[in-house]
Amino acid sequence: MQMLRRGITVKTSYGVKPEMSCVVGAVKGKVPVLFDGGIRRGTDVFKALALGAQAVLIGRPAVYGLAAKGEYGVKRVIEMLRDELELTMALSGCPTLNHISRKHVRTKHERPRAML
Ligand SMILES: Cc1cc2nc3c(=O)[nH]c(=O)nc-3n(C[C@H](O)[C@H](O)[C@H](O)COP(=O)(O)O)c2cc1C
Repeated sequence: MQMLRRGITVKTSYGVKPEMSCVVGAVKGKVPVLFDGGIRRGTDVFKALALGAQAVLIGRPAVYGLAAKGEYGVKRVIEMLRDELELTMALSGCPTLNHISRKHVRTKHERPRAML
């Protein structure tokens, strides 16, 4: 976790973690919380936003796009993430980003036993 002058970055190396909602709960909306690390798909963006992040940061996917196709590759990576996020929102009944909420994600412990 990095404390910035105007916000907090929750940084992991392996994807969205439910613990992020603890950080969001602790800051009580006083500063923005950004999620960084392991965002690879639009569903990862959706999960981070559902757990309370105001935004996500991407590192390696942009670098991979750059290495593969230069500027066009970086644009495509961002387009793919956006398309996947929009599809996930549509499938979850969220017409806007503001509709994404904590009720849209379940942690391992919140799963009904019948689904195990
Ligand atoms: C090429 C490159 C340079 C980076 N430089 C820094 C840096 O100077 N300081 C830093 O805190 N993190 C740096 N990072 C880490 C990213 O900010 C980010 O936390 C990390 O890449 C995890 O996100 P990812 O899983 O999307 O790659 C760098 C990452 C990459 C790929």
